[in-house]
Amino acid sequence: MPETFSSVPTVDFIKLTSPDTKSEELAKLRDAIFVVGFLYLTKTGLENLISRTQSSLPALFALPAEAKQKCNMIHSPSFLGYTRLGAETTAAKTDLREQFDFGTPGMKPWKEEDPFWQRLEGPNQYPEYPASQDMVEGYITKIEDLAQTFVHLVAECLSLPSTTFDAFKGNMSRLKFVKYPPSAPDSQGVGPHKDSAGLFTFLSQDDTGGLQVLNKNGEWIDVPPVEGSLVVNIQQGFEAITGGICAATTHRVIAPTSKTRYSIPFFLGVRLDLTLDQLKNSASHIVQCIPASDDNKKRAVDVPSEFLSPLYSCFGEAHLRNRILSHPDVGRKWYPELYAKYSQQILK
Ligand SMILES: O=C(O)CCC(=O)C(=O)O
Ligand SMILES: [Fe+2]
Repeated sequence: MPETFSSVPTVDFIKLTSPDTKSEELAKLRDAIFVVGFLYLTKTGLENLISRTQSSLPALFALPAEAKQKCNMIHSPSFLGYTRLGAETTAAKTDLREQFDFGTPGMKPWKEEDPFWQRLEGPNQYPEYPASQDMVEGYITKIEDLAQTFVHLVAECLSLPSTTFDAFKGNMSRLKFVKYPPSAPDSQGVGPHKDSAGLFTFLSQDDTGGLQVLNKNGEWIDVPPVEGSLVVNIQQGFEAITGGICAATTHRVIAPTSKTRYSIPFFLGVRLDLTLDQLKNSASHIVQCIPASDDNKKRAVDVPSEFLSPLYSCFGEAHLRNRILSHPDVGRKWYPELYAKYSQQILK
């Protein structure tokens, strides 16, 4: 039986950054990265920001339907904006959630001569809710900072120079506000998936529960709420950079039954232009430095990684494929040919 896990470990950010405790905490981080691919990050210093943001979500989602419609994702070839309940698909099933997607502001406008996948980086659509732009931009600035420091610490825990992964960072990260309304027992909040926007995810969940992660024996392990923590997981970009050694972890949310659940995932972006071939060269020194793991982290039951598939020309195309199939209405409107092509393909 491969080495696996039955609970998600906790790593203390203050200990990771304090000279007296750093090496012990880096060892914990290393285990969390190699064995689990999921961890609680506590004492991040963002607790007040997170709780302030969480507390404004009920009113934001209570906006009238017309206000949400105005910033609907259907208007955005960058897949940014509002998604109504029932418009999103994961693992070929409808997800029971509503959400607002945002990106790092200030992306340069897409032009005809740019690669087609570059269009993923674009302008936000802000809802007409007081100071929503300030709230989103403030949150992104602070959490990008934390994420950057975290990536440096991950490099250190793998015995690599702290800036090893800097060259892989993308222009645009993504932030979502998500609402899961009460639903019938065992409904799909979001189906089994590996995050595909970048390197690592930093998720704030409220006190409802329902998040689960798949271990290597194919068992779903609960990730119960821990107040003030961020749940951090490996995305497909980091998996690809580490030659699959640090695997993206499959997770899902079981919809709540008696109360609404809110969450705020932040997806640290990866460079979209990287091809698998370039990656083989640029990442080979990284892969050599990382001790090989027991079984390449293949789970007994799993979903495939677009980023490791030779079907896609680069990370940008792999991510675009994921967006098009997750938001088929937006995909059909802006990328009809790609929608037709990707929906035929079977990913292994
Ligand atoms: O809402 C959550 O807790 C997780 C959401 C998630 O996994 C995602 O949107 O990628
Ligand atoms: Fe996810």
